[in-house]
Parts: sequence; C-alpha cells; structure tokens
Amino acid sequence: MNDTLLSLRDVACGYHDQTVVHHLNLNLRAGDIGCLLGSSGCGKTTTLRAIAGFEPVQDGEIRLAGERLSAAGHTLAPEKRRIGMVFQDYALFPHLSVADNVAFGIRKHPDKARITAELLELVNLASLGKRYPHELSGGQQQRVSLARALAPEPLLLLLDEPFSNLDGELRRRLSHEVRDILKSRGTSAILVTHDQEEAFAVCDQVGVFNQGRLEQWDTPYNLYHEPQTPFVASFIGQGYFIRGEMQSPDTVQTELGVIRGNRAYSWQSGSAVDVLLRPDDIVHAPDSPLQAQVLGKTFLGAATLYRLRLPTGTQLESVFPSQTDYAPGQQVGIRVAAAHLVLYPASAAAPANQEDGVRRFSGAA
Ligand SMILES: Nc1ncnc2c1ncn2[C@@H]1O[C@H](COP(=O)(O)OP(=O)(O)OP(=O)(O)O)[C@@H](O)[C@H]1O
Repeated sequence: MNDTLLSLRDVACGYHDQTVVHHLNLNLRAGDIGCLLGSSGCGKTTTLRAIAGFEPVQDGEIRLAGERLSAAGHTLAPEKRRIGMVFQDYALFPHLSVADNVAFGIRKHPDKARITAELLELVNLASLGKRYPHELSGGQQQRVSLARALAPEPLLLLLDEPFSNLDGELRRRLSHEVRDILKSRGTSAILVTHDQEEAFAVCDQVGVFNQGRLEQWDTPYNLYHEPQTPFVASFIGQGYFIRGEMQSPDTVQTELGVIRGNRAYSWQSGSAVDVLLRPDDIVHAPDSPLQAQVLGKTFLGAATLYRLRLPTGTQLESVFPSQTDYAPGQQVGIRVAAAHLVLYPASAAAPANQEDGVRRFSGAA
C-alpha cells in the first residue's frame, strides 16, 4: 500500500541469542496511531525498542517511509531514524527548564524559540516554560515530554506506556488529549500499553500480542466483532464460549437454541464448533422460555453483570440493565441477541474451563 509509513516484515527480535518476538508483520498508515497491546512480558517493549533502533532485529526488516531501518546485520542508529520517543517515566532533564527541555532536540534550529513557544501552547503549558521538571505534576511532565518529542518533527512517535504513572481520571483525560494533539499535527505514532480501554480510546489500529506473537493487527471494532483467534476473542472485551453444531453456513445449533449470524462459514453441517458469546449477546427477556439460574452478579453502575447457569450446567455471563435486581438462586428469562456469529473449530480453539466456571480461552501452552 502506498500510504504505508511504517512496515514490519516478518520481524524477529529479542536479546542476545534469545528470540522474544517472532514473525511480526504490520503496516501503519501515515497519520494513524497504532497500538501494541498485550499482557506483561509478551514482547511489546522489545518490539518498540527494535523500531526505535535500540535493539537489532534478528530476522525480517523494518522500513519507515520506504527506508530500510533494520534488517539482520543492519541497524540504522536511533538518532538517524527521525523517530521520537515518549517514556513511561517522562525522562526529562532535571537541570533544564521546561522550555529548554522542549527545545533540546532543536538546539541549533534558528527558529527554536518560536517552535518551543508553539509547542508549549499546544500542550497547554504556555505559562510554565521557566519552571523545572520537579515543579510540575506527573501529567504536566508527560506533556513536556510529548512537546520535546514533537519538536524535531519526527516521522513517527513511539510512546511506551506513557500514562501508566498517572491515575484514573487524569490518565483518561491526558490520553484523549494526546490523541487530539497527534491528530491535529498529523503525527503517526505507536503506543505500547496493556490497558485495553486506553488502546481503544487513543488508537486507530491495535495489535494484540500473545507470548511474542502478534495475533491480530486491526481496528478496535474488528478486534471486538471479528476476532481472528480464540485468544483475541477472549482477550478483547469479555468473551466466553459455548459448544455448538453447524446447521448451515450461517446457523449453529446450541443449547441456547439456534443462533443465526450475518456471516457464512464453510465447515460442513454437523461440525462441532465453539461459539463466541459476549455478555451483551445475552439479554434479559423476562417472558422467554429460556431460563437460567443466577449464580452471582457484579454491579457496574449503568448495568449489572450476571453470572448465569443453564439447566445443562453451562455457565454464561450477561449484562442486564442496572434496574434489574435478581438474587443468586433466582431463575431469569434470557434471549440470545448476537448478530456477529463468531465461530472456531471446536478442537482447534481449545477453550478451557476457568475457576469461575465460564469457558474462556486458555493461553497456556
Ligand atoms: N534486556 C533484556 N535482556 C533479556 N531479556 C529481556 C530484556 N528485556 C526484556 N526481556 C525479556 O523479554 C520478554 C519480553 O519483554 P518486554 O519488555 O518486551 O515485554 P512487555 O510486553 O513490554 O512487558 P511489560 O508490559 O511488562 O513491559 C520478557 O520475557 C523479558 O523478560
């Protein structure tokens, strides 16, 4: 594709002779914000460091704007890549003022005063240029760090868990603000996070890592509604599986009745499949003949998550409006409302029973 800015082709990287990330492929379009999402130790930071040029690649290649940055035996130095970095711990120079921190990467630029002032304005710190980092809050320090990274006009910005030292509301607010700032300048970026909500709020494309492998690189919508693997299905949002049997390409027979979706599968009728369900696929239907017993519930504010058991013993999760108030042990009527029918072959998917009794995918090797 001709608007691809960053491309990773079959990249393997790691430390010494150990490979941490395998066969990684992704394309980031110019102006897009991508995300590397996954649980601790899955290889997100290692990938980011390889893109930055801090680690060599063992196989494959990394290209930025058509230029080959990394391949086996070739690593262009980080400072020659036109890539900016924002770190989790801000990494500001403590002995430099806010303005001097921002100007650091453009010290020799004739227009550095104007550019610095504009960037401080952009990140809402126009009045704090003379302060020192220790005189700022965490959120303000991260804005300085962002302004400093943007000053040399990088082709690509890398953000390594930039909000994880901040809490709750500030974290949410700053992440939205950073997206707006990057979009307003058309800056392309890759963000590393293990926080799904943050990935979805900030990024256009999200890559889900599982033990050193990128399982899917896609839009948040597709990851949720069209997960390509059982791992992604379980990892993104809340998902669980029930057994089913194919009846026709878009219809599956389950113990919840016949479920018909909006896409066709080529498996033979009669094949055993695992059907992905999400808590919002099972809805409260007081008059429904399909009944389940309440096992437990979690009040979420606007809604309540119920854990339910069918007469066969299968356990489900369902989100009911928060006005409903059933006690454990009570019977409730439910109905399936799943337009996106997501199926996996029963044997290959290998979902596992977890302690709470709901069948999710087990990532264990
Ligand atoms: N400098 C290093 N030398 C050797 N192994 C390392 C080094 N840094 C990381 N690793 C290993 O590489 C694997 C992936 O680590 P990485 O930091 O990329 O994970 P991550 O997904 O970013 O995790 P986290 O969210 O915890 O930061 C881990 O098993 C880790 O122990």
